[in-house]
Amino acid sequence: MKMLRHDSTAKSNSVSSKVDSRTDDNECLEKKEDGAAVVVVKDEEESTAAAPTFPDGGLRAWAVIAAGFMVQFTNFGYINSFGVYQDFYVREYLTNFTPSDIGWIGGTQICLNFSVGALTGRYFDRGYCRLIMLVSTVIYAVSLFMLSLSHKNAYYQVFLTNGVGLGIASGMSYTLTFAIIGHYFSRKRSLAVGIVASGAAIGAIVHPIMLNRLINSHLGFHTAVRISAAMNVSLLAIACFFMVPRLPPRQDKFPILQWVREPEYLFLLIGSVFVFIGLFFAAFYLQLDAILHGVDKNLAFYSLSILNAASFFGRTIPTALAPRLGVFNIGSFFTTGTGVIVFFMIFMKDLAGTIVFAIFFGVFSGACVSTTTAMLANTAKNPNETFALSSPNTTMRVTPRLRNALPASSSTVQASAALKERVRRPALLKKLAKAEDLAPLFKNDDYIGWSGFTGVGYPKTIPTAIADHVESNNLQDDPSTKKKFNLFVGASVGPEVEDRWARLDMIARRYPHQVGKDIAKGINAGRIEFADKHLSMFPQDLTYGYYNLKKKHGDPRKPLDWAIVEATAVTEEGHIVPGASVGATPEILQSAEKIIIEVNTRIPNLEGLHDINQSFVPPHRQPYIIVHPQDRIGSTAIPIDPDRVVAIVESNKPDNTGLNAPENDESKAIAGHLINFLSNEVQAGRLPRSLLPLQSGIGNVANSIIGGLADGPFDGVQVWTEVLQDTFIRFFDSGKLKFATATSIKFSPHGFDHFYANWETYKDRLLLRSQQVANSPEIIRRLGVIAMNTPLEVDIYAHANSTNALGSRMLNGLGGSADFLRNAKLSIMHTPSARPTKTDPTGISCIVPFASHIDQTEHDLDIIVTEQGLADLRGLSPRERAPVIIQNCAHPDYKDMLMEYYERSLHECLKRGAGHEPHMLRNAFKMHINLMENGTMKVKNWD
Ligand SMILES: CC(=O)SCCNC(=O)CCNC(=O)[C@H](O)C(C)(C)COP(=O)(O)OP(=O)(O)OC[C@H]1O[C@@H](n2cnc3c(N)ncnc32)[C@H](O)[C@@H]1OP(=O)(O)O
Repeated sequence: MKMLRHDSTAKSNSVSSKVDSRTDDNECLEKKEDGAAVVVVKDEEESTAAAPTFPDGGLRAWAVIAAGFMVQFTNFGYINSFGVYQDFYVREYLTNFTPSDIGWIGGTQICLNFSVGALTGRYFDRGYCRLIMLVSTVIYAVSLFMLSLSHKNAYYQVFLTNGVGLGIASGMSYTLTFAIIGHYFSRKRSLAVGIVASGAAIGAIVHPIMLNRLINSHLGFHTAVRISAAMNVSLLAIACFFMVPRLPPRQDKFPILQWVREPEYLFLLIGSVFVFIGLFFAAFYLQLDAILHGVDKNLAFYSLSILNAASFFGRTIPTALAPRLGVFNIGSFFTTGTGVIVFFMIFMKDLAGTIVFAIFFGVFSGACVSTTTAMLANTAKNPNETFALSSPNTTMRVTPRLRNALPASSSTVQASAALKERVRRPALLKKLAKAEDLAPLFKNDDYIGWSGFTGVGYPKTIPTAIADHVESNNLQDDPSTKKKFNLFVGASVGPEVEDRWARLDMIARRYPHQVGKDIAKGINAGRIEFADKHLSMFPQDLTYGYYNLKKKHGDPRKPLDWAIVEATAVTEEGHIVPGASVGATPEILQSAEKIIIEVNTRIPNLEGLHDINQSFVPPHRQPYIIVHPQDRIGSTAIPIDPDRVVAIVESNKPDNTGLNAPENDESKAIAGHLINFLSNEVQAGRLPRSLLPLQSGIGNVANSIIGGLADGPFDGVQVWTEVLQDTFIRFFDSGKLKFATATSIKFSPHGFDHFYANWETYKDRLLLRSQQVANSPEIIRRLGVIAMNTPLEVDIYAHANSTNALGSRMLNGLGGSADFLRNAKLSIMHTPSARPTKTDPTGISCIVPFASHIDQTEHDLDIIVTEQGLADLRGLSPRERAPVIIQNCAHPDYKDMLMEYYERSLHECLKRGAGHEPHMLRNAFKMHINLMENGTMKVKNWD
């Protein structure tokens, strides 16, 4: 495949052709100490071995999860039971010491549990998993057995064993249990993490009951500790056996300085430290406090288990609500709430008070644990810094920022040689990720913008991965996991993504144009909120914030949460070179909080093909100074803020354009009438010999007209349109098309092959612009465009319906038809005179008494043309128009019927002195009703 690349200078079209090869995939990207990306050629075997695929199940993978569960049960679960020890030490074992002295034991233990992981996580990455597990188990065993040998009031013995020893041992293995999941699971990662994390929750319920029962039985403290040590060490030994990493070791950097330079992350981190300092106070002192207040010991022993069980709900429910209510709102509420509730411990004086406090504190503190980590994750600029710990069924539904310890999948994603060539800003290559790892990041109700226009230049890999994620995890079956997104695209995209999202009921709202059976079905069935908007206005309305008025989450200044855009290259500045469409991509990028770029290395680098200008909102809007179709006013790439790019994904999927609707006799006849009309206009001196810039809509009639012009009498023709279809190639090849500009090239696959193969002959005669410019009323009017589009039906006074069959079934949407028809010098609508139904080959008349929905008004249209003939409406009054339209354009099966309608309407209305645009309202939709009831518009009479 040829690589097409223009100079980035405007108007310069120097092309460097280069064979785009994927054979050097055995090169991989490594990061230098200074952060620059360098290419290292690895041998094929090594490169294949490094390519990560995830088993996502199987005996070995689930054994790892079982091992992780056991580790969490014995370490964090056990630490959460320290309140039992605190109570026993204060009242019986360390009686020479204050409760505060004893509190240091638990405090040290928990501090080490969380902090040691920062170190062991790095060594895990370097391949020392089993060694760390082994050492951790030995330290755990020594510490707990030594505790069982400690003496009463020997504070240092208890501190070293229960505080330091157990803390280090737990901390060493805590992080590994999560990190190792990334070696085995991708799609089911959230489930796996949830299972592992639930080990801690269950441990926190089981251990307090067990310890209390044993310590306070005839066995006493030392034997109780030995029994719990025997159980825990056995579980850890089994876990050691199964905790085997799968992926090769990595030597990642630990960019802590970079993180502390991010103020939002830094402040949140500092805040989180304070949260965690206060969080375990109640858990440590609850049991002791209850007993000191006279609560029956046998009941008080359950207080900690109640707290931990309540914490389970606190960890799951608030984080499940976070996508709707906002993680920061929820986080602030529960953090503040925990702080307030802890003061109520002062009033805890009996059993009822203890239980109520345990439940409230459990729920609120559990929510604190999960939302704090989720909030940290939300500050991640790069999803590689996050790791989903989400499961609807288990203890945690968070995405903590475990930056160092977790195998960030991107670092194992290798950039192909083609990608390295396309992405010329090396820093962005560090954000290389896999689509399936990004998929879980998209939350219900997210506002998402895609690049693309008429099935070209849209993102393919990530939308597919999101659909795969939703489908394979059965997310749509359960209202609590269901994902529906608000989707904004310049126009339509390929059915394999848009129709699939619609089939999976993943689209809540869609603007402003679509094409596809399933999405239309969703709209017409009431599942999808769709609003049709002039394509020139959609991007500006997006930047005005009109579409996010109901959005309650995320950055209020950004209408979209995400922009997912396809690029064929990224420049040194990080600017995006689109594919074969521009559409609303500049405004979508401008409007999004987070950007993901799909760099398509299969499609040639189309740098130089585009003329991109940024959008300014009033009162800063500027005129588009374009007086010829070939005028350039912008740059060759879309500027973006590289800091908002959260990931880059390599894609090699083609645009799914399918075949263009073929020309047929009917469309050729329409084209013939139009060419005659245009020739007459030239002869009459109302048009130059080269005509004026042409706009041509979608569908076979439009395609056919352009094909007809290729064989027609006009030379040096220019085109100012939205979409170029296949027959434009013929028009170019005929030598009669001088220059064409559009917002999208929608050739068939065969058409694209021909186009790219002959790029040299086309490149100086073509330009792609944003839809805001391509459809700009200002430019269309200035250039005197000749606009030609297809309606569903036109009425006898020249109101046209482009969108809603029988007044209510949405087809594709208005598209840009009205942008052009309202402002063109010549506004032409072309349609077959009749369409078939199941029972009648001419069952639908496209000329009707009254259009059942109106998109283009009588004030816009100049010419109506069908295969029957052409109606020139310029300068005609409504009463003059009706007979011309009926006689020249209606199908013979309907001519008399329509004339009778018109004449009877005229008669009736003139009689009442209301005859400007005559109608019999009782009969205005009789043909439509007959179609619904009898499958044909042929009515028997007008009585
Ligand atoms: C991206 C852009 O905007 S490019 C700029 C131009 N854009 C536009 O003009 C957008 C609006 N126009 C369009 O979408 C198309 O031109 C259309 C849909 C109006 C016509 O396209 P065609 O390919 O000629 O339509 P087609 O013959 O396939 O008919 C579409 C459906 O509508 C039905 N239909 C067509 N006319 C009528 C009618 N008058 N009454 C009832 N149903 C009708 C057809 O039976 C068919 O039904 P089906 O989907 O169940 O088979």
